[in-house]
Amino acid sequence: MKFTKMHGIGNDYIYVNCLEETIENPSEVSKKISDRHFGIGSDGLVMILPSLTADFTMRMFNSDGSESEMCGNAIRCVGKFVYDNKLTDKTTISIETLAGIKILDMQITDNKVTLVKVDMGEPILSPEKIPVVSSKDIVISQPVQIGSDIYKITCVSMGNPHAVTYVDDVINFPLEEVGPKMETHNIFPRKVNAEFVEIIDRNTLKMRVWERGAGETLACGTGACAVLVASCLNGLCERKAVIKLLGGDLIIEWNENDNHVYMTGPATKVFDGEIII
Ligand SMILES: N[C@@H](CCC[C@H](N)C(=O)O)C(=O)O
Repeated sequence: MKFTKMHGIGNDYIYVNCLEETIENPSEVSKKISDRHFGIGSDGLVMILPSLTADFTMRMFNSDGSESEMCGNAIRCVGKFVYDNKLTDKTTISIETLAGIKILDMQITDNKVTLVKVDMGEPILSPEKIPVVSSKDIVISQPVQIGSDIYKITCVSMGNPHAVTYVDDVINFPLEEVGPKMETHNIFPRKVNAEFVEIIDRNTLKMRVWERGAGETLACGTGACAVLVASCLNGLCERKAVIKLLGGDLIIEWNENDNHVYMTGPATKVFDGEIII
């Protein structure tokens, strides 16, 4: 199987052109190739497929083999993959995902995509659609008990579920301990991606993420979008802000006019390879 390893600010996936390659069991393949000791090493697998309704389809699998509806860092890399490999000559393309069709605007330097702005669509706030168990119409600062501690979560779906919590010192926060307990808490019927955020100022937020199905990663694009929306809902930031993640920065805007969230960030190729699966 031919593949390309790419990353979006350190959130790395193995990308396969499934217009040419066939993957019989993507869940198993994702687990195998993601292994950082016995595989290629990645946060998961991304398949690029044809679409009847958009220019391409993206399917994304976490390193534990579970499929996610959407991946913000991966979709920017898919844009770079299809443009740089001349599968399209358009700089604005549509990509079908399990969370709907997303539109990408790609910035080109020396015939290669460097920066991608993605229309991530409208954030979903209703608890039953996220999904999260709650008696409220919107989950803002809802207390959740983990061990003897109470965490106040704000929940947003960007097609996939996120729970955002504010902390004083995100770098020293015990993510390895709290992250998996939040991910699998019984109020989340389909588990959750858990973001922990330190407010730097009204235009700058610093976050770490414990991803559903992958553990701590260096960045999460949908997570950064969820953090911006959650922070607006909590009155903590402006509608446009820089989100600082371990692997780099994303610019996220929640547009007042169309209610859509826009994510801008880089996409980077690491290397091409071939593996027997
Ligand atoms: N890293 C991603 C999100 C990947 C999927 C997530 N772990 C889930 O299961 O929903 C991003 O950049 O958005």
